[in-house]
Amino acid sequence: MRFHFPLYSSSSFSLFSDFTFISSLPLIFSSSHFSPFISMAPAFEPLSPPHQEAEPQTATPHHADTVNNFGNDGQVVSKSKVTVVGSGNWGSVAAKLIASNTLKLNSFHDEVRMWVFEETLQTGEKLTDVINKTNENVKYLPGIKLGKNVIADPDLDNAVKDANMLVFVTPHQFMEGICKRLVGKVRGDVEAISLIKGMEVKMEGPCMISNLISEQLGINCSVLMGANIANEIAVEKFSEATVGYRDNREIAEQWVKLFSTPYFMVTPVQDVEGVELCGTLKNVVAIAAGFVDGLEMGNNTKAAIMRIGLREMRAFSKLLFSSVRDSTFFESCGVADVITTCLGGRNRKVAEAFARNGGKRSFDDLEAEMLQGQKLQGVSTAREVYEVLSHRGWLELFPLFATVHEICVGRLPPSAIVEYSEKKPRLSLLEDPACYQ
Ligand SMILES: NC(=O)C1=CN([C@@H]2O[C@H](COP(=O)(O)OP(=O)(O)OC[C@H]3O[C@@H](n4cnc5c(N)ncnc54)[C@H](O)[C@@H]3O)[C@@H](O)[C@H]2O)C=CC1
Ligand SMILES: O=C(CO)COP(=O)(O)O
Repeated sequence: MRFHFPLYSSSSFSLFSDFTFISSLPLIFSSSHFSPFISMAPAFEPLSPPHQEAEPQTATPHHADTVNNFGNDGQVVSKSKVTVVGSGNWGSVAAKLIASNTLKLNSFHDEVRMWVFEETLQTGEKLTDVINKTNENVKYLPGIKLGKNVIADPDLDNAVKDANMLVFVTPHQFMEGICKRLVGKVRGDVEAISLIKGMEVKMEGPCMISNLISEQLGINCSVLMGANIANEIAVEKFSEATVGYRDNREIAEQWVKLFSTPYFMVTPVQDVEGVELCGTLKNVVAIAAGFVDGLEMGNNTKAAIMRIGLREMRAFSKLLFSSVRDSTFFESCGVADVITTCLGGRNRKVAEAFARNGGKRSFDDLEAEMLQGQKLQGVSTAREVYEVLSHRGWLELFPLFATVHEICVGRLPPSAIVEYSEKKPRLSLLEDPACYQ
């Protein structure tokens, strides 16, 4: 068999072992377009494992506006109020994780608001009403109790208005619209975190979702990514995650504390872009892995795709943001997420079906049939990455990413993922950095 990735085959030349030439490439995309954040961090406590913190509180949800309570010594304790914006498969699990901790930790208000993009179920009932009645997201996470302190709210403005900690977790394509609706609606002292794996491509270049949130709302936004298949975490199987933070370690520790449980181990890393790009780009690799499964290529081929994909992820991330650290790719958000998504994710599953159908059924069709309202991120991310690559003249540097998109849109057959294309990659482009100047 002939492989489609001669750039990487056997040659002693390594595109990614030495980034000096890459960092010399002209970048049109700013590596730092972060607006200084204007918010004050909530009151912090020293980081301690959540399950060791004293005094579990009552499970009764609060509805009062106040965020102050009295601590053991009679002092007023400022409590953080958390709202989860999103209620899909991962959004619901995130709300469950958080709600289990807000009940135990004195520094958080018990209640967790969860904004629900309202829909009417086949029974005629509103999803929000059913969640609040049964404590289950019957559509996106059936069979799992979220915790009685999770309150579903279909009103976005109302859901965010009292929160000083906002957790964004919707499919990435909806975030621009959500941010527009939230301008002027969030508290001045709010901190945000994005669990969203994806990016937008604008005229000025690519924009990570955390950056979209920061810029549109004028707030600081960290990220949480990792090898986190939601259905597994929902039943409390052990996994790890990575919080990416910008420069305030205390804020990162507050997020670690909010999410950590004995079965969900969270590590902070000072590399927002690296962490977020890992989470975003691995979805493109997972589509490639699904093609390989659909073609019944076997484990060696899939492992090759994962390795090549990880190298393209690292190279692409470093081209966009010179601050991205190599070590980030060894965190849960990097190699571990590539592995889990290529083995058990939705992107992989639908891409497998696409290849089995010889590319004759569209991703949209397959997604609607197989995911029942849940959303793929990899196909649109492949398109967004492709736009960046073609705009910058980098297509030949990233044959895996480029091929995935061309297969998704039907320009190449699924088998192209492992075959030579007609067009030979121009190795000279890689070997002579001067080509880029
Ligand atoms: N599900 C998983 O295992 C994991 C997902 N993620 C990431 O988390 C993010 C959210 O994923 P999920 O929670 O799984 O979502 P999902 O894939 O379950 O998507 C369904 C959600 O989208 C909402 N929705 C549909 N149309 C909408 C619209 N027009 N506006 C706003 N919302 C709309 C639905 O109401 C529902 O809440 C994605 O970026 C995903 O990559 C990250 C880790 C694991
Ligand atoms: O991000 C995920 C696991 O970390 C989930 O990936 P999928 O969207 O492909 O299911």
